[in-house]
Formats: sequence, C-alpha cells, structure tokens
Amino acid sequence: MAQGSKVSLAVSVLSRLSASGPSRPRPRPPTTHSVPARLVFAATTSDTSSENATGTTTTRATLHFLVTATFPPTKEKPPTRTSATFEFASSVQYNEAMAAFKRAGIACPQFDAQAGLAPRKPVYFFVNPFGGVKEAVKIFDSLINPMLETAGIPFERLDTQFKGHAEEVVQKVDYTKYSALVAVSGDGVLHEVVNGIMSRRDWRAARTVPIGTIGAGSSNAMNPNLGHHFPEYGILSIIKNTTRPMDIISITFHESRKVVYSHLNMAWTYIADLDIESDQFRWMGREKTTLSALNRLFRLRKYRANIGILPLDLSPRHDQDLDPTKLDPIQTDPTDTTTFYGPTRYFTHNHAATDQTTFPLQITPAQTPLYYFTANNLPYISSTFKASNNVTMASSCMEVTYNSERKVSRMGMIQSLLNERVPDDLKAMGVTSVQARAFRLDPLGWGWGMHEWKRGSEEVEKGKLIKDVGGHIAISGEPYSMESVTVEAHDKMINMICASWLDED
Ligand SMILES: Nc1ncnc2c1ncn2[C@@H]1O[C@H](COP(=O)(O)OP(=O)(O)OP(=O)(O)O)[C@@H](O)[C@H]1O
Repeated sequence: MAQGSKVSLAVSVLSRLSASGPSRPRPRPPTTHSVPARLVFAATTSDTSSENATGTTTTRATLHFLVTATFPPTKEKPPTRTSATFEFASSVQYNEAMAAFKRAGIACPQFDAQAGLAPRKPVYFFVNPFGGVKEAVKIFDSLINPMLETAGIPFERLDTQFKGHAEEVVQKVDYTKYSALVAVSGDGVLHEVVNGIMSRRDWRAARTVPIGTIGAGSSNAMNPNLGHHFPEYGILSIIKNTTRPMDIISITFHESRKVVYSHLNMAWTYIADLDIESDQFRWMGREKTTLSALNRLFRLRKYRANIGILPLDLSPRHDQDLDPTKLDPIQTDPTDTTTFYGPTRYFTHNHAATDQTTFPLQITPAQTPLYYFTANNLPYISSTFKASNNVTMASSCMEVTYNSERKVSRMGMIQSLLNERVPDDLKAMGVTSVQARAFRLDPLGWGWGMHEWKRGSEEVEKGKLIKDVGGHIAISGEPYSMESVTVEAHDKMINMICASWLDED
C-alpha cells in the first residue's frame, strides 16, 4: 500500500468518528475521504474484545489522535487532540487498522507490545516551575503527562529547585537508564542540560543520549529551530524519538578560566544587552524582549574590541576523538582550561585575536565602534525572530554577524524587529555576516559617544577605553562576564530531538 493511502486509511477512520463520541456502531469497510486535516499521532488504550449474541467477536478500542490543519504543520494553527472509542467488526479489521497506523509511522505502543518489542526506557524531564510565565508545570500536567501515558512511554520528572540544578543532576545521572533527557523550560534549562553532558568525563558516550526541550519559557528559541511550534509537536517527537545530530559551540573564558557550551548562540553588544536587560521586564511575559530591544536601540552602546575570525572556508579540518569507550583524564587543576572535559578546542589555546594565521579576518578598535555582534549556531534566537540565514543544525559553523560600517541603521533594525528577521540583504541594517569555524574576541570596553567612555553609572573619561564596565556576554540567553573569549563550533556533538518534518533549507 502506498504511503499516501496508508495515511488516507487512517484519516478515513478518523473522519468517521465524532470528536469524543462513546462507542460507535461497527465501521463499514474503510473508504478514502478527503479531509483537510493530517493525522500525526494515534495510540490506542483500553482495547477490549467481546463476543456478541451472534457469536461474533468484536474489538473495541479507544483511539487518541493529534490532528494538524496542514502538513507540514505550521505555527499559525495549533493541532487538535481528540479521542474516540469505536468497535471493529473483527480482530482482523482491528489488526489491519493498527498495522496501517504503524506503517504510516504513527505510534501504536500497544501494537509494539503485542509484537513483543521491549518497552522504552523512561524519559527524564527537567521542569522549571519558574521559567518564563511559569507555564512549565501546566504544560507538563495538561499535555506531556497525558500524551506520554497514552503512548505508553514511561517518564520521570524533576522540578528544578534552583538555578544550576539540572546541570548538577546531568553531570552525575546514569543516563543509560533513560531514553532521553528533556528540559521543560526556556533555553536556560536546556543550556544546563547541554553543559551537564559536556562537563562529564564520559562526555563522548553521554553526548549520544537524545536531548529534547518543550518550550515553556519566555523566548523558546528552540521551538522554531526544531519544528516544534506547539508543545504537542515536541511531545510527538519525544514519542517517536526522532533525532538529528546537532553542532554546539564552546566558549572559553580566558580570564575567569572556564568553558561554557551553547546549543544556541553567543551574543555581545546590542543583542546581549537587550537579552540580559529584558529580565527586568519579566512581568510582561513574552513581550519583554521587544520592549527591551526598543529600549536599548535608542540607547545603543558603542563597544570596542580586537576580534579575529576564522571563516569556515579557510578552516582546517580536525577530527575529534569520539570513541564512546574513552574517558577524559581526571581534572586536577580546576583553572587549567586545557584539561576541561568536552571536545578538543583546537583554535582556543595560545592564539590572540591578532594572530592572523589562525584568525585571518580581523576587526580592530580603529574599525569599530561595534553595536551588533552575534555568533549563532541556529537560525532563530527567539520563538519568532530569525537572526541568521546561513546556519542549520549541523552546518559545522556558526554565523557571525557584526556591523561592518561605523554606523548601524536604526531604521533598518526597527524594520528587522517588525519583520521578525534580519533582512536577506544585511546592508539594510548596516551589518555583515560570515560563516565562521572559530573566533577570538578581546573586548576593550564601551561608551556612549566616540570620546566619552562610561564607568558604571557615574564616571566619564575622555578618549579612554575602559574594560569591565557593565557590558555582558550572553550565552543561550544566560549572562556571563565580558572578557576575552575564544569560541569554536563543534560538529554534530549532540543528538537533538526534533520534528521529522523539520525543513532546514
Ligand atoms: N527552581 C529554579 N529557581 C530559580 N531559577 C531556576 C530554577 N530552575 C531553573 N532556573 C533558572 O532559570 C533561568 C530561566 O529559565 P528558563 O530558560 O526556563 O526560562 P526563561 O529564561 O524565561 O526562558 P527563555 O530562555 O526562553 O527566555 C535559567 O537560568 C535556569 O537555570
């Protein structure tokens, strides 16, 4: 049977049923209906067989469906969850229907159980009760719990008690007991999960465990990056266990001597300022970022730095040793960044921003001030804002975008905010972008005017660059100190749960 007709069969079964009717009369043999809906998930619960007066055995099953208005699903219309109980005239018809679902890639856990397939290991959920507009617990109770129970997938849940809790647990957990580690949060808890994995001695093996996220924060950048515009789609991907390999970036801090990993981005200047400062508008919920973006746009700080970038096409290839049986040596000096656990950072050590052999694309303080500087591992930096056009989940690079002109276009930036994406022609914003394998950033300071440099809130010095005066580096939306960093892309380092229909082109 062709794939289309299998789905048609499933849809035709659905089209016969009212949204939540009780038991129905026997269905007639299925016929194909044209229904403006796509069925992406079905599971059966409470199957029962009984013999009627004529001695015929009928099978009754409750089917649970997730139906989308279009396929691939879009962000405009949420999917519909519905269930219906109906009777199959014979066990043959029941088995045929279940097999059709199964062949169409629809989850039928009871069918798996009948086929003797081993049950899945539990999924480990990290739920942040305080992220975003505090919706994580509600999303867990009203969607994740029932959908996973319907699909017959076991799970464990940890409500995070403090910042860093998820990272602490992931560093120690026996991940082999779980089929996936999933953050129900904004990007903050996923950031912790990724860092927890990469800071283990056995990161080579641990990195293969599927990682997922159900957006329950305020920005939820991973929703569009993974094709999960609604939580149901993220849950569906967990049920179906659809994963893709994904790059991450490492950020080595040379002064505070630490290494941080990011699934999303590293931002400095405008984007970092607006992101970190948006926290003061948390009470506004999802609008906090827009308000913060406008607020900072009219008070743009002028930053100075030495920056060296290694473009992807000039980057030498290095193979990582990813043998999952290997353990990194025990770390004895916690300040020696060369011995930190996690992938080898080839371009990090002993290279200054001015080292043109490693970082041939140079930006100097004479070419600055800088207003806009981001390094994105993925296209979307919030649930709606597309900040990069030339990067995908596994593009072996990040997209570094910065203002190449001494002035950015505020009008261009407002236009970009309204359109919720950077323009294809970046010149309209006064910025440029490069696919980069690595870069080194030595920030020097910031000021309001060309000759005035502000320290904290009071002191103004003329013509002098001052370090450490309140600027931020933001990594996956989390604040870090503004200091010299080297940033590298690491190919296909994690195994990310994403929608099967995600089209990254
Ligand atoms: N129980 C907790 N109490 C306080 N902070 C927590 C707790 N659990 C997690 N955190 C921290 O809360 C921060 C924000 O979390 P999260 O990413 O879930 O929400 P958000 O910042 O609103 O979302 P987004 O990243 O989408 O804007 C993260 O830094 C995370 O480490």
